[in-house]
Order: sequence, then C-alpha cells, then structure tokens
Amino acid sequence: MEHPVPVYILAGFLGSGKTTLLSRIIRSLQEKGQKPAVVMNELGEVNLDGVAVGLEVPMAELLDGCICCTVQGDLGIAVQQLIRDEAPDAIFIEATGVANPMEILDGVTEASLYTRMELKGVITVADAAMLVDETAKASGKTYRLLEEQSRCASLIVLNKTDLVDEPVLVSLEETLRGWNPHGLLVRAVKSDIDLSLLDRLDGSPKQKNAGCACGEGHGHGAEHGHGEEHSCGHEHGGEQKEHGCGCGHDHDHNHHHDHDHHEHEHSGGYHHSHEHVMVYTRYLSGPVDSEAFEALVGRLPEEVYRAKGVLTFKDTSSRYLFQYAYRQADFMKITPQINVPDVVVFIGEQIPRAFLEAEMDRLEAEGADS
Ligand SMILES: Nc1nc2c(ncn2[C@@H]2O[C@H](COP(=O)(O)OP(=O)(O)OP(=O)(O)O)[C@@H](O)[C@H]2O)c(=O)[nH]1
Repeated sequence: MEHPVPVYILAGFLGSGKTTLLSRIIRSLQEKGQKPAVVMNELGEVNLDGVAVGLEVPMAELLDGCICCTVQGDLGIAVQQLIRDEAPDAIFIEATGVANPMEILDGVTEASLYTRMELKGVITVADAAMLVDETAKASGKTYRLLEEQSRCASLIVLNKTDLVDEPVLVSLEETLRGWNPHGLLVRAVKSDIDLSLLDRLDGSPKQKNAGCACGEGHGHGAEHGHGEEHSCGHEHGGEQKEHGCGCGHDHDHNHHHDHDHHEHEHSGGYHHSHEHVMVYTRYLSGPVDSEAFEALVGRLPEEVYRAKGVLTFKDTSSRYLFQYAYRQADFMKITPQINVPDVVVFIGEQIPRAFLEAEMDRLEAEGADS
C-alpha cells in the first residue's frame, strides 16, 4: 500500500529562524534525491519567505491571512493539491510567526481524513534572545504565545544561541523543559541542527496523534471537561469539539476574525494571542537609497518587531532581501527566480501605521529627487 506523505509543521515566533531551518531541510532532502514540498503562510500580501528559501521546490502559498484562523480552511486544500499534483516525499508547513500550532493541527488533521498523509510533528523554533526578554517579563500576549508554541512542539530548536551567554542558555533550557518536558530540545545557530532528528518525530506514542508533546498522550476520543485547564496548560473552553487529531481540544472557532489587507485584528479567544498584530505592506515604485533606508530601520519603533522585504538600492542597482528580527537587520543580495515586486512588510503589535507611511513616503521622495 502507498505510504502516507509525512507532514511537518514549522512553528515559532516571527523572525525566530523558521525559514532558515526550512531552507536547510529542503537542501538536505534534495541532495538525497527526495522531493519535499512546502506550504508557506504569510501575514502580508507577498511571499517573501519563498524568496528567502530560494530553492526550486513545489510550493503552495497562503497569503494575507494567518494559517491558524482566516486561511485555515485553505490549508487542507493546499496540502491535498500538493500531494495530488506533485507527489512529494514530505510536506513542510511554515506557519506565520503568530500562529498557534494547535490551531494548524486542525487544518492538517482534517485534510488527513481524505488524503493519504501523516502528521509527523510540530517543530518549534525559539529565538533565544527574544526568549530572554520575554521570560524576564513572564507575562503578556507574546510570552503566552511563545509558551503555547513550545508546549506543542515535538522538537524545539533553541535558535540564535550565538546572541546569548551560556548560563542564560541553561536557564532558557530549563524554562523550555518546564513548558514541554517531553519534546526533543536542541540548541542551534542559524537553525543548523542534526536533521536526522526529524526521523525521530514519529517514534513516540505521545507525538503520534497530534504532534503535541505536552505529555497528556491525547488519545483519540480523549475526554476533557469543559472550560478546564488540564496539566498540559491547554485551555478547553466552551463546547467540546472533536477535531481530526482526536485530542479533544476545543479550538474555539466561534469567535470572529476580521482581517483586512493591513490590519489583523482578532477578537476573543484565549488561543489567539495575536489580537493586536498589525501588518503594514508597502510596495515601492522604484529603487531607494540604501543609507536612507538603513537610517529608517534604525528609527523603527519598538512595536515593530519584524520586517522583511525586497528592495532595489539605487546606489548599487542590486536587489536585496531585507530581514529585520528582534532589532537586528540583515541584507542579502538576491536574484529572485520568481516575479516579486519591491516591497517592505512591517509586522508588530499596534504598530504606528501613519508613522511608517510617512517614513516610507519620505524614503521614496528622496529616491525620486536624486
Ligand atoms: N544572529 C542570528 N541570526 C539568525 C539566526 N538564525 C536566523 N537568523 C536571522 O534571523 C532573521 C530571521 O530568520 P528567518 O529564518 O527568516 O525567520 P522566520 O522565523 O522564518 O521569520 P518569519 O517568516 O517572519 O516568521 C534572518 O535575518 C536570519 O538570518 C541565528 O542563529 N543567529
């Protein structure tokens, strides 16, 4: 009988290193003669991670919505189509950095009802530097989301360890272990992990059903009381809903989501820690000055915790992939294989749109003057 296609979910906060990890995985599988496929999800209107991966790979894009809510229904269809059209050896779903993996499990497991595929697990990439700050605060939406993303991981990659000292890393590992005692935990720089770890993700019964390593062993048909918080920390609110993974979690899809092209506002729902995430997508009409752009990046307010884009700098006439994550900017010269416009996407909580608009207007005006 035909083997089911293994499916992996890549989770982790914005800018933690998911795409970096995905590129490594794809390269490694392709070197072995295998055919991986990818489902990319971006909050903005353009798929810049697809550019960052820069490899020939069958890819489905779910743009301008968060995979765990607005475009969740599309996820199952995207996976199904990839399997039908491309017959891949494995599928990797890269979620937006604000997605809750438990919600994505819904979409994936639903698809497994009508397609031969098997969810192998959730790989969560954690940004060590960011985790230091968030664990010091130990409260707030972002902190809770990081905790949830870690709890449900079958494999946690503690990434960007180059930015944090050893004693702090040890304490971060303790925190992660406290959140998730059963998942595998590895340290990494630039998401460089031993990729054979992926083969171990379906070994344990705890990871078998839902890819959730919270240790409760979510058997199919497991019963949890209403509104309770069981020991893995998942809240079970409202009416129980049996979803594909069989863990009995209520994923609370009754609340209303209101996404438009720039603002992503979510009302209600414990799981949705990204109520106030907003995205500002700015297309550029031409090349801009690199120094002026770098100065703009230096002025970005704290609320902007992630930005990325493709830009043409008039002083070099080259195109660059721009990345900004947790106050670190990075520029990589690129020659895109696919047609991408010059664009910058800013992501953050309650980001000042008018400020960004004015800054970008000025940048473009300067570009036009000279
Ligand atoms: N210093 C440092 N930077 C890293 C490391 N890993 C990744 N980065 C940089 O962090 C930035 C974000 O990396 P990505 O792999 O795009 O992160 P992501 O999680 O896919 O980001 P989103 O798609 O926005 O969610 C890039 O500039 C990377 O080069 C690391 O271990 N150390």
